Amino acid sequence: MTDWTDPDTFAQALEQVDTKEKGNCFEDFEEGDVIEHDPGLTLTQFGNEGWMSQTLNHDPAYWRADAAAERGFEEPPVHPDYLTAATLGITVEDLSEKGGYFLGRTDVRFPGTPVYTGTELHVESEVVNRATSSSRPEYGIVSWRTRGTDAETGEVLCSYERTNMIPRREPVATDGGATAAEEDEDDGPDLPETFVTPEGGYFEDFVAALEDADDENAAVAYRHERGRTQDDVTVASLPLATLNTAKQHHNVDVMSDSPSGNIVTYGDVTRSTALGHARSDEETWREVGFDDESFHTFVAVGDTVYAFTRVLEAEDDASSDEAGTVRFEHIAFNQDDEPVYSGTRTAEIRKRSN
Ligand SMILES: C/C(=C\C(=O)SCCNC(=O)CCNC(=O)[C@H](O)C(C)(C)COP(=O)(O)OP(=O)(O)OC[C@H]1O[C@@H](n2cnc3c(N)ncnc32)[C@H](O)[C@@H]1OP(=O)(O)O)C(=O)O
Repeated sequence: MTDWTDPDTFAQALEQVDTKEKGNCFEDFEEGDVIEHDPGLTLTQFGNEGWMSQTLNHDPAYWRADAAAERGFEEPPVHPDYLTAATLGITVEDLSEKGGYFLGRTDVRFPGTPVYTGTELHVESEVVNRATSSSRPEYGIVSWRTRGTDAETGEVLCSYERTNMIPRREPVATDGGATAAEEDEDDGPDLPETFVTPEGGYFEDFVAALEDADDENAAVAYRHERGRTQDDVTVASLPLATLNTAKQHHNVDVMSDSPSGNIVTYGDVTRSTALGHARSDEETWREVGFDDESFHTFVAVGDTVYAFTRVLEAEDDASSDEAGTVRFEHIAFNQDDEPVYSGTRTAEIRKRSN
């Protein structure tokens, strides 16, 4: 009788059987397709606190009832970064499990926030664009508009447009894209002479710093001291906790033969960690939205995520008299000072006077 566990027999069996594949290739997406993501996910206190603690998002309003009440929340709400990551995590099985990389995202908004734990998320995505990659023949580039709604009320809680590199079934001929040398043909960095750091983290501090910078060739820009070295929890556990099945985060065997050569941190973990560092130096009131997010290079176990902030503008037009609106550019960078993520963020920042 055949012993199927005999190593030679088993190796031959593995070679001859079909693999039941997971995920979709570039060719499977058509513009206008709407995909409803199953199974959905209930936003739990455990998931929320796990996410916030590991990404150093320690704003007390998301941890303590008294601090939540003081900020106008009924109870500590679900953190917008966890909500965003969970809304994306659920989609991976249908959209990107085949193995593409998360390149960027824009128009991230939270029309239904605050959201409280116990809310069941229902998520669906529409294919809004698919394009050939001119530099990587084995990939295409697909964008989807995704909406995460409260499964009970239908209210939209989080929405965004995201772009991934998605493997093709068949590579196509490309023009090879622009070479790095061609792209670098500029006149070098064009930075201001002076960098202004706000004195504190209140709205008035950002306004004052922008006024100071306005008088000279200056920018309001600074780095945050904290760093977070990536480990098994941030690279594999946090994405799995959002039902993100991307092999990039948990299958070292497959990823050894990929552009990154290793498992990499979920983009939402990198970005939330950098935002956590930035928020630790400000008095956040509410998150409004994020735009023009890009993931520039891989982050892997052992890499350390730091953050840099540039303050772009400040307006006294927030939803509450207690705060003003500030637009930031945040750049996450690694231990070699390479940018790994960048994006703009609009947030309401508490006023000192109240
Ligand atoms: C979720 C989830 C997965 C993840 O979270 S993966 C972790 C987060 N993402 C990353 O770590 C990726 C970091 N990026 C890179 O390492 C490089 O961008 C990459 C993927 C190696 C590609 O590098 P290349 O140097 O080959 O090329 P480019 O960066 O210039 O980009 C390739 C093409 O994509 C176009 N593109 C880039 N960013 C965007 C964007 N934000 N929106 C639209 N298109 C973008 C770029 O123009 C290039 O196009 P070509 O036609 O010139 O090829 C999950 O599974 O979902």
